[in-house]
Amino acid sequence: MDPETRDPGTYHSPSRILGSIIYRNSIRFGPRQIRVESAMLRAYNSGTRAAPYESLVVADIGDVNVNVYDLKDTCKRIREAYRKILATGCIPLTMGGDHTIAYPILQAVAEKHGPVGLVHVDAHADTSDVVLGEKIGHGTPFRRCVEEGLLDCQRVVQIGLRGSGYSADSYEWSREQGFRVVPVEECWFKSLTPLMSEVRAQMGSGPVYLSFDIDALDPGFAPGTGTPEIAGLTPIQGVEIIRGCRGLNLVGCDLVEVSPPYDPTGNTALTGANLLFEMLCVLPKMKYY
Ligand SMILES: N=C(N)NCCCC(=O)O
Ligand SMILES: [Mn+2]
Ligand SMILES: [Mn+2]
Repeated sequence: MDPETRDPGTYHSPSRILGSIIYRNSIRFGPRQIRVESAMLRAYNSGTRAAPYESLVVADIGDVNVNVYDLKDTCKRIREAYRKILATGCIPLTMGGDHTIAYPILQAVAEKHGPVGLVHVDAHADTSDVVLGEKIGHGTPFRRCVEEGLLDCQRVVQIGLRGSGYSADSYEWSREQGFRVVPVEECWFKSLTPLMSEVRAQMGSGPVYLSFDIDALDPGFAPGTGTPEIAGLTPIQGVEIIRGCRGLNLVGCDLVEVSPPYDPTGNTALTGANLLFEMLCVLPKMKYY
C-alpha cells in the first residue's frame, strides 16, 4: 500500500531492511482500560490463598504526568517520579504504556537497589540499539539498561521470545550479556512451573524486577497489543511464571503494551489486570491462608 494513501491513524515507517514496521499505537490508554477491567477483581487469590489486602498497604497512586509529545522528557519524568515512589519504601506495580517505561523505572530502581535481576516475559528481547533511528523506544529498553549497569546480567531471564527478527539470531546480544534466553519453542505444550524453579535458583536472594509485556501471550488470548506475534504463551503459562516468582526479592513489577483500540472485547486488559493481581500476590511479606 502506498505510504501516502495509508490511514493516517496507522503508524507505518520504512524499516532499514524490508517492508515496514507497523506499530499499532494508543498504548498510553492501557492503564485506563486495565483499571476499568480490574473492577472484576476480588480480594483473595483462590489459587494460592494469598491475602494481599491483609498483608500490604495497597493503593492506586495514579498516573505519571508524561509528555505525550516528547518520549525523552517522558522518560525523565518517569525516572524522577519513581525516585520519589521508591524513596517511600513502596514496591511499584506499574501499568504501561509501552515497554519504553521499563528503562526509566529501572534507572530509579537501580539507583536504590543497585544492579537488579530481571524476569522479562515478552515475545521480543527489546535489546535493539536503534529502531527507526531512535535509541529510546519500546524495542531498546534492556540494551540501554545494560549499557548503564542497571541489570545484574547473570540474573536476567527472557521468557517467550519469538517472531520475525532484524537478523538471523535476534537473541545473540542477550546471550552475549549473560542473559538466560528461553525462546517460546522451549515453552510450547508444557507447564512452566519447572522452569520457574530454575529461575528462582538463578535469581537467588538479590533484588529482582519483573517486567511482563502482554504480547508474550498469544494474540488469540491477548490481541490488544501493538506488536503481536503468533504462537505465544497461554494465560495459564503467564500465571505460572508470575506464581513462580513467589519467594523472590521483588522490588518492582510492570505489565506493559496493552492497546485498548485493538482489544474490542476488553479481554487483553482483563488479562493484564489479573496478571497484575497475581504479581501483587507474590510480593514479599504476603500472607497466605
Ligand atoms: N513490544 C515491545 N516491547 N517491543 C516490540 C519491538 C518491535 C520491533 O522493534 O520491531
Ligand atoms: Mn516488550
Ligand atoms: Mn513485546
